[in-house]
Amino acid sequence: MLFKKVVIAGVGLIGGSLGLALCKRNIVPQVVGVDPDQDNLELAVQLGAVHQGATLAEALTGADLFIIATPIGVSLGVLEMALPYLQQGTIVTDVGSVKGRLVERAEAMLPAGIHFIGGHPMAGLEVAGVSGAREDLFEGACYLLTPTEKTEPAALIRLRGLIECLGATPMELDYREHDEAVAVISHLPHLLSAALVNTVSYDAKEQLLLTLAAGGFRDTTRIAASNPLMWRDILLTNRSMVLAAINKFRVQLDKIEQSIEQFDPDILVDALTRAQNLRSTLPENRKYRLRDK
Ligand SMILES: NC(=O)C1=CN([C@@H]2O[C@H](COP(=O)(O)OP(=O)(O)OC[C@H]3O[C@@H](n4cnc5c(N)ncnc54)[C@H](O)[C@@H]3O)[C@@H](O)[C@H]2O)C=CC1
Ligand SMILES: O=C(O)C(=O)Cc1ccc(O)cc1
Repeated sequence: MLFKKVVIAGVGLIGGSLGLALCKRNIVPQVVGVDPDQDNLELAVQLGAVHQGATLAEALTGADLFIIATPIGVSLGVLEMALPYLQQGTIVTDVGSVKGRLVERAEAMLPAGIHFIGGHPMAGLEVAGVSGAREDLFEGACYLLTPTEKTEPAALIRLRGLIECLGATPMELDYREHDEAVAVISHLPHLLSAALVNTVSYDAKEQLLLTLAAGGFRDTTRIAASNPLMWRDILLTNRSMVLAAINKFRVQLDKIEQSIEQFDPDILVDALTRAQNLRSTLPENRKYRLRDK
């Protein structure tokens, strides 16, 4: 048995999906949820996403793994509140979409013998709350971990083991590299998707345009249906990396714009062909994509 008692703070979509997998597959004998939203916590118990709900202080007694699955705006505060109740040997991880600030602060804050390892499952849905949680959400997904030179190797091995039990593939990345990479591959698509929908929403012919919308608009804007508050936190927390990603995107948009303006078919076809080639190599190994339910 990898862990005896797991505490999940924030039993929403991601915390609830982790809990469902841990409980329903008997990976961990005791899973306790902590969440200020009492209705959500009760539903989590009913759905079998946690064995019971408790306060942070009650829950952390005897816990050997603490997973912070709250909105990233509160994760540091939750860790601070948990600090007095964490026991020697406990592993602490999170699921937040941005790592830098939390990893640095957690490592500075935690005493020797309590191990923080940043985590980030690269799987999700556009719904919030435990009602949308799925036991198999992480199957086939890449699950990023951001250990540092301070990370205890044995703690990392145990956490990797748990992630493998979820059916996900653990992958290690430096936390700065993580924030730079997800700015391009996850955060940029979200803001572009929102900007594309807003291009239509600010058009006087909005209704006509929506009536005409076919697969292209639907495919490229699916993620605009996600939780705006979650994405506010992500985009503002990863601000410098997101701004750098927007600049990289602007270069590509400018190139395409110029080729159209200058009526240059070669440059235009070159840009479209390059994209077609890379897109066709994208591995189809993700079980869930947003809205595939
Ligand atoms: N939604 C997605 O597709 C993905 C989200 N993430 C990350 O997972 C984290 C959680 O996101 P979701 O599960 O989607 O959000 P969610 O809104 O479904 O769940 C968050 C839960 O945290 C609870 N919460 C709020 N403040 C709390 C506190 N102080 N203590 C304990 N619980 C608290 C809320 O009541 C809620 O139940 C975020 O940090 C996000 O960046 C990571 C991968 C994918
Ligand atoms: O945006 C994406 O790429 C998703 O498919 C869902 C998702 C949302 C937030 C994350 O931090 C990770 C994955």
